[in-house]
Amino acid sequence: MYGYYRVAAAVNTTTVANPAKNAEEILALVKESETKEVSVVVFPELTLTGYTASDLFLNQTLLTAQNDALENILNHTEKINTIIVLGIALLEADRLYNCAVILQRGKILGVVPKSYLPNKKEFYEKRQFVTGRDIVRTTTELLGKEVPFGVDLLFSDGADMTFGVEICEDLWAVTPPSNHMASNGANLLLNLSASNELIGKHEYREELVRTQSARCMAAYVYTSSGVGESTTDTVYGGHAIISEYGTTLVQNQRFRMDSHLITADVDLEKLRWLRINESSYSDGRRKKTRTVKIENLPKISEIQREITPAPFVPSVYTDKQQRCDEIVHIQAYGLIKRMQHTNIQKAVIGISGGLDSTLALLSTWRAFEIMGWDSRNIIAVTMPGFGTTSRTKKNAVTLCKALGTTLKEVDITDISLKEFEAIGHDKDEHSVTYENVQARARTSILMNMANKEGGLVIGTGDLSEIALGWSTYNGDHMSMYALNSGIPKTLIKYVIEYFKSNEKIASVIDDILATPISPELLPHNHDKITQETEEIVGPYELHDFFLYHFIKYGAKPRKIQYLALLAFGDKYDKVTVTKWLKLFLKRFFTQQFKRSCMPDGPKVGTISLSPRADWKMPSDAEMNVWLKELEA
Ligand SMILES: Nc1ncnc2c1ncn2[C@@H]1O[C@H](COP(=O)(O)OP(=O)(O)OC[C@H]2O[C@@H]([n+]3cccc(C(=O)O)c3)[C@H](O)[C@@H]2O)[C@@H](O)[C@H]1O
Ligand SMILES: Nc1ncnc2c1ncn2[C@@H]1O[C@H](COP(=O)(O)OP(=O)(O)OP(=O)(O)O)[C@@H](O)[C@H]1O
Ligand SMILES: NC(=O)CC[C@H](N)C(=O)O
Repeated sequence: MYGYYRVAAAVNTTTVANPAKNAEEILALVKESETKEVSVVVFPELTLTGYTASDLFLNQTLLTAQNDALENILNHTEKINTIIVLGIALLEADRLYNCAVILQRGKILGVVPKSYLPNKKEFYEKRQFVTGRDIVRTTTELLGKEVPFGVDLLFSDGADMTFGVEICEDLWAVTPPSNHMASNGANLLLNLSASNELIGKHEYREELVRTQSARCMAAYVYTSSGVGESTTDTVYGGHAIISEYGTTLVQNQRFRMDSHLITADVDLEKLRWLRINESSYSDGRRKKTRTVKIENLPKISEIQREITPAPFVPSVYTDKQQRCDEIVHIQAYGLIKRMQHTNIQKAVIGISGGLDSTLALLSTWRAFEIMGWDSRNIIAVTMPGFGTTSRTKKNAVTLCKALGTTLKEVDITDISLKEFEAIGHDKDEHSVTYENVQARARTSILMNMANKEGGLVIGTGDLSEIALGWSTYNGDHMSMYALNSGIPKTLIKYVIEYFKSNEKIASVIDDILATPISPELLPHNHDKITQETEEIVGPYELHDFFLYHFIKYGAKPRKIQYLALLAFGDKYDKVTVTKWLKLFLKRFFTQQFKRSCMPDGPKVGTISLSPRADWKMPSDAEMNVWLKELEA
């Protein structure tokens, strides 16, 4: 569904050297997987025999019992679409291989041998097994059938899923086989493991899985032998982990005595589109692989994954102080460099009492603080007009004073009235001309004041406004350095809040955060804001959500719509989400001309709309295919 697949890591209770009993546990977990709409379920290394069977692998009886158990599993899974990945010992050309066997609907789809056999300390696999890297045959005979065999096998459903399999130590190698599997298109990597517990080893293991999923731009399903595998000098804990592109989605509690599964819905479509954007992925060396076609994969009826409604805002587990310091430092040092380079000592900012100019001022102030520059060289200009309310003006003034900036006031009412007269515009016609005259008047004042003072005009527009084109062309759209251009509105709020640690400005910040977002370009009503941005363009939290999925993952509008409904729960219904998503798309396409000539500004997160680097889009592109897709 929308490129999501449910995958499972299974930990079965193991009885070493009793394949029939192990098969019973496996079958129970396979049935559970099928009920849970799992596409692929992965079991630990040498699942049927147990990993620690040791020299018993060199005895024919164990292998015969293993193959009987495998046959039993095939007979009981003829109607099961879930792909089952098990560990078996395979006898091929009088050598023994430690393998993964891939099964579906009672058939063997392929066999993948282990490449790197650990032969150190508590591991002595080379005593029984040989590496699969040297095989020359491309098939093997198993249960009387000729089946694909090799480390070069990938398995694909022809849609979004392509998987490759490696076995335990393979992941610990300098160059894991999953590297080339990923380079060849595998976006789901599976690992059957038998990894014993030593103090702290589970943390290293998780890190290995997580970073491999990041390096390979893939989902990684890892599972290791459970407690029942423990024998002689080693203890196993049954660690299962599912990661996706550098994030651990789920891991189990280790040392459980029962057979159990963990599942996660992985977005394999997203991973494919991320790769398209990554030149080092495109340049990755490819090796020859063979692809086994998979059919009839189970489909999930509903995605069971937490979708964050605020993808730009760090999670509650993130250290807010640290994250905000980082954001503000990126802004501040970008500005410092520009001021040093231009040998300009002053910054000029229009302060409205709204969110954006507040953050621009605070980050400029931080830059001056870092450099030990005098904050009086920040020229803060308040420019009341027809819509300015006493609340926003008072907040602007309070903030500027508390920060020790030089505060100037220029009323734009007369200038705007003169401009209306000059262009023949009726002052009572509150059209876009009425609004833009004011916005351009303010920019003109700021630019001219910067010339007079020898300063740089700091732009305040944020990433969400840039995405929507919610600014006046050559008005607030223009500046000498656009300090907030890399920060979306939902994150602007978060960063402003962190400045509350400065007691002098804590209460004014509270009121700025509580003020409705408004350009205050239309006349106020008895000192009340009449123009609320989010009533006109829609909620910024929705637009930021749309922007994130649209730009970062190249997601289709239908998928964005679905994910938004999941993320926001009951807050917005389908009609509302669709209305604002359509508006987002329309504005995003039609407003590219504003982005094409936007000023320099620091890139803060992975998403930026700078036309010089991150987002090159024609200003004249049609949007119909995107809109139609949503209507279909
Ligand atoms: N593809 C294209 N290539 C080149 N030029 C194009 C164009 N499409 C329109 N244009 C031209 O540009 C004009 C439209 O752009 P523009 O003049 O900016 O005007 P427009 O985008 O229509 O208006 C600005 C909007 O931004 C809002 N605003 C302004 C300032 C601050 C904030 C805020 O909340 O922060 C919001 C304001 O309320 C208003 O609705 C058209 O009239 C046309 O002349
Ligand atoms: N009354 C004002 N005095 C001084 N500058 C203003 C005033 N109104 C707008 N500006 C300038 O124009 C920019 C855009 O105006 P706008 O009101 O849309 O943004 P904002 O108030 O900073 O933040 P938000 O968009 O969140 O309301 C402001 O950031 C500010 O630099
Ligand atoms: N089974 C294996 O390949 C075990 C080796 C691996 N390095 C581990 O200890 O987890």
